[in-house]
Amino acid sequence: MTIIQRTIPKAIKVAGVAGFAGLGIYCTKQFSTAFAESNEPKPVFSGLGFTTLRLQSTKTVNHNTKRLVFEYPNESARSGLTLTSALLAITHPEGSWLPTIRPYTPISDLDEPGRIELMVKKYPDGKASGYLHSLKPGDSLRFATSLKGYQWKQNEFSHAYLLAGGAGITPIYQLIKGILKNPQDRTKLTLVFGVNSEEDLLLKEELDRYATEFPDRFNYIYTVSRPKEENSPYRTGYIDEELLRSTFKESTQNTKVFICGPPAMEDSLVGTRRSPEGILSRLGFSKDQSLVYRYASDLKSQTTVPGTAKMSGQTKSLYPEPNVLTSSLKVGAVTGSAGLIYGGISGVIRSPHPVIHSISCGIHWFACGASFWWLRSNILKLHYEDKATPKQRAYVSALSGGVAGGAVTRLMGGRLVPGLVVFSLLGYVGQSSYNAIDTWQMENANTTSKPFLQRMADSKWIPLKSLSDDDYRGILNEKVLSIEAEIALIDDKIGELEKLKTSGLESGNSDPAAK
Ligand SMILES: Cc1cc2nc3c(=O)[nH]c(=O)nc-3n(C[C@H](O)[C@H](O)[C@H](O)COP(=O)(O)OP(=O)(O)OC[C@H]3O[C@@H](n4cnc5c(N)ncnc54)[C@H](O)[C@@H]3O)c2cc1C
Repeated sequence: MTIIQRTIPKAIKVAGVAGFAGLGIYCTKQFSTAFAESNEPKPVFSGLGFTTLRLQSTKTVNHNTKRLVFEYPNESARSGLTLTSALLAITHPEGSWLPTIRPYTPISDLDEPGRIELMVKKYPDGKASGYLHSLKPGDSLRFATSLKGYQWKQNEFSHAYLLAGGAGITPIYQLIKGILKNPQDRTKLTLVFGVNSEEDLLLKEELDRYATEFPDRFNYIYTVSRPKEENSPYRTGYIDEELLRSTFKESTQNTKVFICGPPAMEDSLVGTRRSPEGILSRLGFSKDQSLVYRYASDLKSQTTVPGTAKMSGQTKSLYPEPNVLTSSLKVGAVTGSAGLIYGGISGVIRSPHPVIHSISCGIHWFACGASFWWLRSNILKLHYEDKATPKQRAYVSALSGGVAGGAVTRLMGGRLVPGLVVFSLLGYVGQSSYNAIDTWQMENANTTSKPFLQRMADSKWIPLKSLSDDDYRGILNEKVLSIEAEIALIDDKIGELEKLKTSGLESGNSDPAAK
């Protein structure tokens, strides 16, 4: 037993060391074959593995943002990153046992030799951002592999609209820089940049310069929600529907919208699962025409973030309306299948011909379901223009249920009045229950919206913890890092032992001589 206990951790360590050694050899081999023939140094972030870079300089941009320039070991080396990419920085926040890994988007030219620049906004209590802000020139930072974002192809679109909020400007700026520096790329760019106050207009100098240098290809609008200056030269307000309507002057054909900002801004622009109609859909953009850089993907529950677009009122959807006939047939299919099952079971119990009973029941329920839905949808659409209140919906469901159920029951040889009463009651109760659940869900939308299984797993009575993919990835990364740390410790110990051995040998050698 004790042997097993001792050998297992050792085996894991050996496997870890062997794994890393293998990984190291693999990476080295990859790099050396690729660059053996050319004189160019290997790209800094190509392949797998970690890269440690020295911080060359820092620059405070405003009250919460810093620019950090890291130098490559070889001054003519390039990043090897493609448009668009981010880097995973491994930070060691104070008081934290485990490293924290967060992505950051380079803002320097991705092909620039010798250096790479990040711009980091510090969040209150932010682990990684706080650590990065505490770094001094000369300190080093380790990066895990790079993360590929949307891979830009030149001239894929005639116009790209770029909507950035606060620190979400970094991936958008990387795009602007990469597109404009390519003489073969003719894509026009319009940036809408929303911030809290004038001092949050990050990279303003660079953006102004691009607008002067490329007047036909790049223009921008800055919008400041809480200007500090009395006569602020910028538009005041959020990125809202009115602003975007006046910005999107051209047709939406062959255009793409790139978005990066806090969650509330993203939600208002592209909608949410609960309320799928966002500003962009109302302005005629289809879902696949917009791309969101999930900059703050870990902030699912955050609903309001300062300096972002506000949720604006709902207007008519520009998405194709669901076809009433198709949806009625779908409802009919569901109720018909339920009827088949119910008819089958009750037929076995009550009828000498269970199959016929089941089919008859299936047809009856299909006809009831489909005609109920068709009637209900048309009344809601034509009479109430899809703006019925929950109460009106319940009345319409009762009416449609009664008419459809009564008529179908009569047609199938049953009695009209019981069919009418039963199905109108079913329609009313069904719709009222739906309304009640919907209201409850909306009330809880901004509080806890964890799925039932997750709540079970989070319960103090269950000895399990639910993990998202990100949590799991984080744990694996942390494990890899702790193995790496152990390897470093073992390396140190080996070094010490070797030193001891050499000094022992030397003293052993010198002793006889001394004698
Ligand atoms: C692909 C990608 C690229 C990114 N590039 C950059 C970049 O170039 N520059 C940059 O500064 N950041 C960038 N980020 C965000 C960055 O990775 C971190 O999420 C951010 O620095 C906060 O990490 P933290 O450990 O300091 O905060 P945490 O310790 O995780 O959180 C601390 C507090 O800050 C809040 N918070 C964290 N992130 C945000 C946010 N984005 N908006 C509002 N509140 C927040 C949290 O809710 C929490 O209350 C990028 C994110 C992604 C996914």
